[in-house]
Amino acid sequence: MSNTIIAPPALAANLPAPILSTINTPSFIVLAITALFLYLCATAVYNLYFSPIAAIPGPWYAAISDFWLTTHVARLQQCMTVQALFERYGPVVRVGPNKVAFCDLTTMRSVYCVHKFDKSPFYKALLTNNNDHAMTTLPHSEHVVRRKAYAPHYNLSHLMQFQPEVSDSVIKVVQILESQQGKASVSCSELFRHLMVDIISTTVFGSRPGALDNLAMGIQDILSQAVCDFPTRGIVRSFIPTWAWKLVCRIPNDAWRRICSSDKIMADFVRGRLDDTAAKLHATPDVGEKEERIPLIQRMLQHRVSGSQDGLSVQNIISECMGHLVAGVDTSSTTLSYFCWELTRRADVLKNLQAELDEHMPDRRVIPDFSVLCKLPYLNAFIKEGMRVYGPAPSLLERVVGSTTASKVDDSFDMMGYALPPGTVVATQAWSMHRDPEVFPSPETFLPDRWLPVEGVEGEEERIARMLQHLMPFGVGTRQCGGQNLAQITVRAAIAAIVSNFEISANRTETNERTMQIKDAFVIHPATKECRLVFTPRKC
Ligand code: HEM
Repeated sequence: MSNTIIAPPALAANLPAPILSTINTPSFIVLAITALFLYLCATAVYNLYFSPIAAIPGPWYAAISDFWLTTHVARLQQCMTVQALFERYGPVVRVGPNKVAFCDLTTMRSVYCVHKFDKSPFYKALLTNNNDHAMTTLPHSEHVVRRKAYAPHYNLSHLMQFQPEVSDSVIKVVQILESQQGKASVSCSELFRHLMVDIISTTVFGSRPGALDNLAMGIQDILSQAVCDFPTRGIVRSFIPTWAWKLVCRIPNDAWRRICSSDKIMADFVRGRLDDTAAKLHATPDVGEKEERIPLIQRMLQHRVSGSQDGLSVQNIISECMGHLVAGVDTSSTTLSYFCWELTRRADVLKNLQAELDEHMPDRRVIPDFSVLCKLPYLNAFIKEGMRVYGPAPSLLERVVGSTTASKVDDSFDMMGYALPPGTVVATQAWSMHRDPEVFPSPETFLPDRWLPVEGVEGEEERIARMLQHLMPFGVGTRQCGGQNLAQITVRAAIAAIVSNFEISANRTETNERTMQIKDAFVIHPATKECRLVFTPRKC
């Protein structure tokens, strides 16, 4: 078979005879590979020596391509890898051709609070129902509109109205644990996920879907499963082109099909709640005006964009509510799992918590009001330390340097003496801010007492204030966690109830330092994605 390229007649007529005869398939491939190689070399040389951010310290292999960092993302080790770079190169590190990570308080405030740079396209992997919600809306100006619609729902005074239901759900958890009588281990990941689905649904939709009841009866809870599957779907979806996605979803495997349909299962569930709420509002149009507590979905249906009579679209309401389920369930349940795990290793901390709660929670079945819980010094110290070490979203929070908010001299943003041009991706990560040894001595040690002022020692207030400035488990600035008040209420109530009622231990063959090793996929999880612990009822 001849290797000669057959050129179209018109083109062939114009090509000189020697060229036609010399271009054959093998030499064309060599030519293409050479061109590609030269292009890659030229790009690498440009990134290393001529890029506007070439002066920023960092490993050369991170500067020439995103490939190196991506391998660590795939290994679920990005946080630790970036931390290692800070330890080696200092507080500003180039982690990609166009990406700079920093670990510095002043810069953190400048990026997230003062300049309020837009989010990077990374967040698009978290779209729900193929649509934006507050977390995935990249431009700051568009985000403001979305945030206005949901933020009042999470005001502490409004959330306090939901305390009875939060307590009810937490007591259900206590009953489920009690039914085991400390004889068998319990999957914390599963238990707390169901707890969070019930609690978030109560405040978002106005009713509990019964996730914990299903779990207690051994019935698979479809909504909890869908919330659990959603992140896996998001990761896979972001690697597969849109045209191929429908085909990939047809792969005949039950678990796989369940993962693919997690987005639709959640969207259908929310759609059902939306229709119910709309019908209720239609039947009694003035409902809500006199009510003290309004479910988020109703608030969003009644919301009017400022300066107009326009409401939010059905699609936006569905995506927003789904976004809150996705943002709140995994984060809070992972937090509770790691908190309980830590208590299996620290009998001293468990004893301190129990002593404090025994005093303020005389009836172990009645959870004190949040206003009481948030005044318990040791419980609060424990939760702060837990959020420092096990904050469930400790990853790079990426922003893009904008051209309008840059310094007056030129268009670049001054980051600790380095000029970053518009378009540069900048980020810090809670993982590193929480492990600065100058702010948190012995950062790897779990030490609730570091949050308690030592009486008679000078400078204690400043020391604790400095730690608080560095503590950012919920992010920072205008894009920080919208549901953090709900998370704070829930985590306090759950820890208070569990610690008052149970001793916690681990069967080391199934749960140990290796299985609980932290993996980060934006939200962290244990290496085995499982945290089985034993809860033995306390003696009176
Ligand atoms: C321990 C529990 C939680 C932690 C540590 C946490 C942490 C975070 C973080 C780090 C962000 C992203 C900030 C950024 O991208 O810059 C975020 C965003 C968000 N979280 Fe949470 N979260 C928790 C629980 C919740 C809960 C319970 C809800 C609601 C039910 C919630 C709703 C949201 C929303 C709506 C956003 C997007 C905020 C916006 O851009 O307007 N989160 N959260």
